[in-house]
Amino acid sequence: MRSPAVPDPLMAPPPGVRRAAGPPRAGLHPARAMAADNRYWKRPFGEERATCPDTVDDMTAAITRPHHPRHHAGGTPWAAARALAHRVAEPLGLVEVPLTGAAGRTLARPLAAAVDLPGFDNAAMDGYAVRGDGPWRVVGGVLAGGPGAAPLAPGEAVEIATGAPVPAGADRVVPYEVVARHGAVVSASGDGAGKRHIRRAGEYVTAGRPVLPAGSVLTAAALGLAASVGVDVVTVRRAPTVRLLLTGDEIVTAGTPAHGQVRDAIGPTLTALLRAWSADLVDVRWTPDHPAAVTAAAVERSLSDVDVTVVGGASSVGPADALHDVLTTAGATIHVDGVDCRPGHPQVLASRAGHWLVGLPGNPYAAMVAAFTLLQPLLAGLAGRTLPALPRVCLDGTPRVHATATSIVPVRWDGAAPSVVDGARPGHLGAAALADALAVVPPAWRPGETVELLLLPQ
Ligand SMILES: Nc1nc2c(c(=O)[nH]1)N[C@H]1C(S)=C(S)[C@@H](COP(=O)(O)OP(=O)(O)OC[C@H]3O[C@@H](n4cnc5c(N)ncnc54)[C@H](O)[C@@H]3O)O[C@H]1N2
Ligand code: MOO
Repeated sequence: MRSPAVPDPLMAPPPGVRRAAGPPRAGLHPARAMAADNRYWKRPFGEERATCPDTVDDMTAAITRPHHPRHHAGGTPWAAARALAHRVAEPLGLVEVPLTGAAGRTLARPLAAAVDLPGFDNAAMDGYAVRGDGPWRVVGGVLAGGPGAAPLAPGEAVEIATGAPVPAGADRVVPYEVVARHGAVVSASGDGAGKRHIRRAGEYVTAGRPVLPAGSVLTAAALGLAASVGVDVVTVRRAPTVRLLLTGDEIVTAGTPAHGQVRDAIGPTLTALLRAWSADLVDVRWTPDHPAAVTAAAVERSLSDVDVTVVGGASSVGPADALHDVLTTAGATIHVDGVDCRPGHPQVLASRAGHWLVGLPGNPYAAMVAAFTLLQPLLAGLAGRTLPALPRVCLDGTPRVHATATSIVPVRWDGAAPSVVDGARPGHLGAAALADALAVVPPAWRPGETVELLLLPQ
C-alpha cells in the first residue's frame, strides 16, 4: 500500500495548472557506472559505409565535441540498440477489427481475397463494346451499376461506360476517341487492332488468394485493397497500450513557464509520434522528481498495467534522475542502458513480465532521437512488423560528426539530396521542426559517404 504522504503517482496535473519549481538540484551525486555489458561492444555494429558518386572522399569532417566522461564510457552502438529493441519484443495477441478502424494496424494473418477482382468482365474505357469486325450496329447501351446487356451477335455493339459489365460475346471495347458514329452504326476510325480495353473477371486476383502477407501495415492503399477484395473485418495485432510519464519538478504543461520552470515539449512530440506509429496512447501523466517514491510508484504501477511505459526525463545521472534505481527495485531487466549516439545518449530499455519501459532523456530533441532509437522498433516488434528499413542516401552538406558515436542530424529533403538543417541542440527542437528526416551519421563519417534516414511523420 502506498504511504498517504505520497501523492497519487498517476495523477496528471489538471489542464492549465502551473507548478512551482521544485527544490534546487544541489549536492553531488555519484555518476553511475555504465552497464558492464556495454563494454562488449568494441566496434560499430551494423553501420555500413557506402560512398556517394562524384564526391570528394579525402576530407575528414570528424569533429570531436567535449562530453561528460560518462559519455565516453560508450553505450550500445546505435544500430545495435535499435535492432535489439525490435528483436526482444514478442508480438502481441490477435484481435479482429472492422476495416474502418484498422488504419495503421498490422495484419496478424495474411489477407485473402473474398471475391475475384474484378468481380466481372467490365469495360476499361468509355466507348462501344463490339463483337467481330466493324462496322457494328448499335443495339443498346450499358452503364456501370445498371442492368447488363444481352449477349452480342457478330457485327453488334453496345454503348458502354467504364466499369459497366461487358456483354457476353464482346471481343473488345472501342473507345469513343477512335470510332465514328453515323445513326445506329459505328465504325473504327483508327487502327482497329488496338487494345481490348476489357478487364476480365479475376484478372487482378482470384477469390481465396492472399493479397497481403502477415506483418503488413494497413496503409491507405492496403485498406482500399482490402475493401476491393470484399473484406470487412481484418485480423490484426493488438495495438500496444502506452503511458507517457513525464518527470521533473520544473515541468509545466500549459501556459508561459515562470523562472525555473520548463514547458513540457516531450508530451506533444511523443503524442504525435505514437499516433503515427499506431500505438494506443492510454494517457499522459506527470510525476515530480521529489519525492522519488512518486516516480517509483508510478513506474511500478505502470509496469503491471500498460504494455509500454515511456518515461520522459529521469534517465541520466543527476540527483533527481531516479529511473535506474526504480527499475532495479522493481526487478525489471535492463536491456539497453545508454546508446552511443548524440544526442540521446542516456536512454533506457527495460522490461518486466512482458511490460516494457523506455526511458527518454529529458532534453526534448534528445528524447525524440531516443524515441526513434528504442521506442519505434519496440512498437514495431510488439505489432509483429519488421524493423523499418531505412533509406540510404547521399547528403547535401556536412553535418557535425562525432569521432566515436553516431550523430542523429535533422535534414530537409526537398531536393535531390537531403540537406542538413543547422542548429540542432539536444534541448531545442528548432532544427527538427524544420526537418523531414533525421540522418543517421555514423562515427567519423566523411563527406561523400551515404547515410541512413529516419523519416519524420507529418
Ligand atoms: N553528469 C552528467 N550530466 C548529464 C549527462 C551525463 O551523462 N552526465 N547527460 C546529459 C544529457 S546528454 C542529457 S540528455 C540529460 C538527460 O537528463 P535526464 O533524462 O535525466 O532528464 P532531466 O535531468 O530531468 O532533464 C534534462 C533537461 O531536460 C529538460 N526536460 C525534462 N523533461 C522535459 C520535458 N518534458 N519537456 C521539456 N524539457 C524537459 C529539463 O528541464 C532539463 O533541462 O542529462 C544531461 N546531464
Ligand atoms: O544526449 Mo543528451 O541526450 O545530448 O541531450
